[in-house]
Amino acid sequence: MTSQVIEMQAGTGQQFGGNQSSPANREIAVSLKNCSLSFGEVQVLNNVSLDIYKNEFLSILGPSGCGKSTLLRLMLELLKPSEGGEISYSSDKPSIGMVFQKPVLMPWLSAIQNIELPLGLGEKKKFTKKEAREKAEGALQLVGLQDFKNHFPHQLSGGMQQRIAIARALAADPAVLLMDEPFGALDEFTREKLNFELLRLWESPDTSLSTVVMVTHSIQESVIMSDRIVMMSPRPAGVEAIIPVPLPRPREVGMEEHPAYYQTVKELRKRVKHL
Ligand SMILES: Nc1ncnc2c1ncn2[C@@H]1O[C@H](COP(=O)(O)OP(=O)(O)OP(=O)(O)O)[C@@H](O)[C@H]1O
Repeated sequence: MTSQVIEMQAGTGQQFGGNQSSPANREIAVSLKNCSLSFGEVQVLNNVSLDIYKNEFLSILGPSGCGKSTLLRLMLELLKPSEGGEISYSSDKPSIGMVFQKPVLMPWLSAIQNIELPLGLGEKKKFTKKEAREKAEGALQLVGLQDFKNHFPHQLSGGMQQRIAIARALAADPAVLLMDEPFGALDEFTREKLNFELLRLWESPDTSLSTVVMVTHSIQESVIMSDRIVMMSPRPAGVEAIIPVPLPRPREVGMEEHPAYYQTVKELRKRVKHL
């Protein structure tokens, strides 16, 4: 299936979402051009081209198994596109953080040790022990878990564990945060709370975070959080459509009442039906 990219924003006069001042002066953070990828005989991605901007919150929606996680792994350079495909980054190559659906914490390490762990890894250690501790403490504070720093994962709720995973990613000061269904395993109440917490962190001047790319299965979550939503087609996946979310920021509880929310959800539902 050849996917046709529909940038609804172009020519519609719709208000551009959230953090951008105007579409014309957006700076690219990550750019994928003609990226295809196969695992053996199975083609997963088909000619994906996508520009992701600085100061943007972008969500990726698509059918199960279409290749959304694979797309994130390409951006993280864990995978390479097949010949002809290209991934480029802003000139000041952004540091990229990653949060997975499951928090993947080391059970024998405390909350703060889990956050410090990746900061001390790698051949070129970026941080001294003291710096790593300071960074980890700062990140714990950002997610409001400073009082739980010596707790072990089994002593924390699912939502708290995921906040530790987010703190772990933020501790390395990423400019771009890739999130693979980060709230998918949480109950509705915790999920909504963490949605708004993440938006607060993204908007906060206390983090270096500029761009968030979030894979989600929830249409509602994608609309309440994003500036744009990328709808992927079934495998081999291409970009089916890019839908802007003309909701004002800051996003708040109760914005589901906004006509733009309702319209965008309706548009996405219609598109999902036709995939
Ligand atoms: N390392 C791998 N080796 C072989 N096949 C793989 C590998 N990783 C992913 N796949 C296959 O690629 C396809 C896309 O997987 P991917 O996890 O990217 O999809 P997804 O859209 O994120 O799925 P879901 O929404 O269910 O999480 C699937 O058919 C999967 O089986």
